[in-house]
Amino acid sequence: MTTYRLKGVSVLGAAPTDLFITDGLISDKSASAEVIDAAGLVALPGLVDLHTHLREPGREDAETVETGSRAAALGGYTAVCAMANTSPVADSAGVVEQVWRLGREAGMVDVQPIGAVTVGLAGKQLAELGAMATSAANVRIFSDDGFCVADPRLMRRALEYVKAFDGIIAQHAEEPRLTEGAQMHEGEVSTRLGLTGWPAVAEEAIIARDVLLAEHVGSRLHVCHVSTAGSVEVLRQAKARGVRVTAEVTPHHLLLTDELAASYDPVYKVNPPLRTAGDVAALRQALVDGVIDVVATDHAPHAVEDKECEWAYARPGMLGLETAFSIVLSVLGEQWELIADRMSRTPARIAGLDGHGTDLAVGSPANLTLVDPSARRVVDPAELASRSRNTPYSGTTLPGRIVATFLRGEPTVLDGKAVK
Ligand SMILES: NC(=O)N[C@@H](CC(=O)O)C(=O)O
Repeated sequence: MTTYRLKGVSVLGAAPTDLFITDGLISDKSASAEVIDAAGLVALPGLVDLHTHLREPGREDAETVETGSRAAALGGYTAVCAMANTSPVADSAGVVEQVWRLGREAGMVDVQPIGAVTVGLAGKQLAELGAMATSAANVRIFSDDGFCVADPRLMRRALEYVKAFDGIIAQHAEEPRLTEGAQMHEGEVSTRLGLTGWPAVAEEAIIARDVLLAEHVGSRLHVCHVSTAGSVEVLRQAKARGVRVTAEVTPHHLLLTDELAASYDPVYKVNPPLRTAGDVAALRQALVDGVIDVVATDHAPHAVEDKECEWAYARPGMLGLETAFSIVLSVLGEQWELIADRMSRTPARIAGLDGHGTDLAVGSPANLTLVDPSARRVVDPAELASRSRNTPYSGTTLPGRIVATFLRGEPTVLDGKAVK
């Protein structure tokens, strides 16, 4: 194993120092080392994404575990949690083990599979949660993401079931009866455009119900992609009462608004939909306050034919892994402790990913990323490592650049390029 010396690096914004990486661990000195000039660069614990769609098995034309892993490493990630809405659905030990194994073979980030809550994401019958938990993939988070576990009795049973091993149900909060035919956020813009709206209350009603269920059962709930100011208030109250609930926000919900739908460009179609400027402000504040615990990408690659079509027919979702850090940097500024907490430490803790989200102290596993906060880049979809191109930031100049990423002491990205 090569030993590295990160010369003049700033650890989480502290004064420049030299950091060594030896035998997969962070150390304070070494006899001989390959020197990486890290002057002006900031070291952060490797980013951890609780919400990535890798599309394999089933839609390898949109993304594979390998292409998604490369995109993740280039985005500064060392671990991603892979959502279960693949084809076949990751609702059995066999499929979660396949995804886990593909992640190991790709070897660029730790791929931690999420298991489905219900068989085929159909919302009728609990999946084999126990078999997935005891499989080689060691599943701890379960989600029907893409669909809501709408049946309250099933949601209660799922929360009860995972309590035995301190598992988590990650809910896609969307009351389906309130969003039938929905195309975008319900509000002024949807009225003007004549598009069927997805009302904020469809999210807020499910979160309100689920925090009560989680409180009743004493189990862990995680709320995916929170998108409204009202949801933030429900979560704030639940947390104040001590409910075991955590929540995520996506980079796009921290930046973009429903006004973009007026372009009818399906790249802005996403679920939950882009909301209002007031919602964006509330989400930013909640992320700073800690009412929202983490930033998760909801990286949702889609093939060209599923995106470059009429708005109504386009699939919802946008890429996230390769731009998330820049978006968060533009939203939070150089608040390194906060960024490390919301993008690495807390997601690693929620997912139980040992060795990730460390404080980069001597002896910690060397899972880290080096970022250049002063760099600027223009997003060119053709240059992305993802197999898909559906980024909403095409042609946009974004701050910050991922210069290097290390997974257990081995570089996955050097000089801004994937090592393999
Ligand atoms: N977030 C999205 O807009 N899309 C997700 C699933 C979903 O939540 O609809 C996808 O899998 O594409």
